[in-house]
Amino acid sequence: MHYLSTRGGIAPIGFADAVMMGLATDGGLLIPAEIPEVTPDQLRAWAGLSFQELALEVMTPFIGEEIPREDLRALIDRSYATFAHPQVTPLVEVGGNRILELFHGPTAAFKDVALQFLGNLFEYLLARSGGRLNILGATSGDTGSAAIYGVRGKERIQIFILHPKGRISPIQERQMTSVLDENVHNIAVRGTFDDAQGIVKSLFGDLPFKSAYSLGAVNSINWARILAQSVYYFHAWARVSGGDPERRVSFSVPTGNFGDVFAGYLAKRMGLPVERLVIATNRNDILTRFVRTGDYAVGDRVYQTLSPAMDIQIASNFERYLYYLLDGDSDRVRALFEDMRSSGRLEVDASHHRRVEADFAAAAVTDEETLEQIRSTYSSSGYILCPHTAVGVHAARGMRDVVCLATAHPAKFAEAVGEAIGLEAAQPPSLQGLMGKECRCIELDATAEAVKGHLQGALEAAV
Ligand SMILES: Cc1ncc(COP(=O)(O)O)c(C=O)c1O
Ligand SMILES: N[C@@H](CCOP(=O)(O)O)C(=O)O
Repeated sequence: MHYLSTRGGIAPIGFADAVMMGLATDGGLLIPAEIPEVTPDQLRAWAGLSFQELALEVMTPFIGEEIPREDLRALIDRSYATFAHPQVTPLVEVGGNRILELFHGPTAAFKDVALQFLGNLFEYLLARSGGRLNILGATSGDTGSAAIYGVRGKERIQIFILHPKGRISPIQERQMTSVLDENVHNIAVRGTFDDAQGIVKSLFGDLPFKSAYSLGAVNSINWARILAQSVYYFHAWARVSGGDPERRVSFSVPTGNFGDVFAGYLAKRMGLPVERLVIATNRNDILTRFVRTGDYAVGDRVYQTLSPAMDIQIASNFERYLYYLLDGDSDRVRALFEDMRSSGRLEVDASHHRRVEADFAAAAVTDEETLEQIRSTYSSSGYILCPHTAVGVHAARGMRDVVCLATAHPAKFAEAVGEAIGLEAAQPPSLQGLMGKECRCIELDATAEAVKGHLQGALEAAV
């Protein structure tokens, strides 16, 4: 399989190079040259597979011969051995809703599903090439800890994670800053997640710097993230349908950076019988407005909400969707992102907008509705939703045959849960005792220059 850029500016590269490149060197996002198709017979056969076996089948066509099958199997097995549930991503029934629990990994959020795998994949590829990697990532709370956990202590890798100071939950912050391994560097930037992500993209766009310092990506700009996340859509569909290819299932996806719902879109394009993908946003509703109007317009500010990991305006993976929506017309994608850069908005025409409406439903959920959803689910079933999951469950009200993605453990968001139901969710062992631990984190202005200077200093000191 070869990989191309959404903006058409790179020669085709293989899977390993795509994983290492992260963001395409022309500023676009990497996508596979073609999307492999799954047949109804495969869907039937895959329905009996474990999560790990399914991951092997779903990922193989995207990787081809670049990683021998037995090596890939070992990578997958090692990555999911740290999950606390034998099914990895179990599907549970809660008061008439189907909840796909994606938070049984070591940092209690869905990011673990891809990032434990990506950490091991980086290690494997670097051991083979003899290279080194300096990861630069941005987080609104969950990617950071999952990525840090995935690479902590690994030889050949340093990781620098930017988080928006004061805009993530106290537990999320501690999950990152209490990791004291020498290869882990936490940076609180004085700004929003969008600022942090903008800095990451701008430093990846500084090609001499990227190449001199071997920068790599853990955010969902990295294709391996999308690929690994698409596996749980297949897994959940199989649990609901029993492998019947005629049975269509919808998914409600709490959405911020558009990576998770894009992984569902990929699964659908591969042939998974998906009825609707629901984009569930909080007050930061740029994606909901896009689905409703065809106009992708950045608002005047990023609102702080009770679902802070989704406090995002500029959704990275939106560019991948746009590429497919425009049938692979990379000139048009590039032109639209030029519009975006100059005016803060881009628009698709009426016929493309109709296709968007066919691909997605969307709803923006307020903090009041989020609290009400946590409350009502708890009072009807005793089950505690995290605020992000509550956004997804609320957005899916009244829908049939829908799976709601539970993206984080409720104990990560004690404040919102406490406000809703007056008690805290019991912490899984991975979150216990964090608040008393020693921490390490530096603070910087939210500028590319400040972060670049810090990285240069830290990496030169490490040589
Ligand atoms: C708990 C949680 N839910 C939902 C999201 C949104 O997912 P995505 O950014 O892939 O749209 C995030 C952050 O990404 C998150 O951390
Ligand atoms: N909510 C995310 C934001 C980054 O998203 P990613 O999927 O692109 O890594 C987070 O928790 O950091």
